Amino acid sequence: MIPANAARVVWPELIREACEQLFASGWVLLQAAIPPSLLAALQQEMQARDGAGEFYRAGIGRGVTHQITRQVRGDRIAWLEPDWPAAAAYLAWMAQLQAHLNEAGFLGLADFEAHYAIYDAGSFYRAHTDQHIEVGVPGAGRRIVSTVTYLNDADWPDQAGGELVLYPPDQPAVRIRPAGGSVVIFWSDTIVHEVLPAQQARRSIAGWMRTRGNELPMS
Ligand SMILES: O=C(O)CCC(=O)C(=O)O
Ligand SMILES: [Fe+2]
Repeated sequence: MIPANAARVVWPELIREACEQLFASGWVLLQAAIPPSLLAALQQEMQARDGAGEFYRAGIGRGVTHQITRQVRGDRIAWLEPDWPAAAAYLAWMAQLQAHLNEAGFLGLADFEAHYAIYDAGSFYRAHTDQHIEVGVPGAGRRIVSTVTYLNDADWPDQAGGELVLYPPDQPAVRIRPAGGSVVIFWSDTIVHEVLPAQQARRSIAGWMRTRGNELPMS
């Protein structure tokens, strides 16, 4: 885990450390990593977009009924658009991480897709991995690296639930409080994870770095 004073470390340095930990453990938590001004802009943009009615119930795949989806995940989402100012700043910020991952690990990451997510009180996301192969969608790419940035207050209380639990193979489970400004990065294919029921509104940006085609990265 990279400690809470991380915000004082410049992002490129933080990225280097984060990549090392990701390659070693399959996951990394960066506490208080988002610059406060960017965090505030993202929080405001999310609130405005939600106020404008642009969030909708997340799905889990084609042909799955609404009722089944609700038993798996309860968040409401809005995909980041490059012409939303705070979203654009966030995408630029994450592009630096993606570039470094490509340099350090030859991952061939070509795209980054991300959505704002709101888990209203009582919502959760059952255990899953993030890599699904989109059958019959040529060149759809694969999710390789998952990222989650929390947009809550910095002090998320224990009794508020809503922890992200990671189940890395051959390691004990990891419980992560969704404290505002923290960023979690993990492999999309191997790390099973879940969001425990939140007792209060829980806000985040979930994002995925993808290869362009259906090819797997060199190993
Ligand atoms: O919000 C989180 O902590 C994780 C969300 C997640 O697993 C997903 O959107 O796929
Ligand atoms: Fe996930």
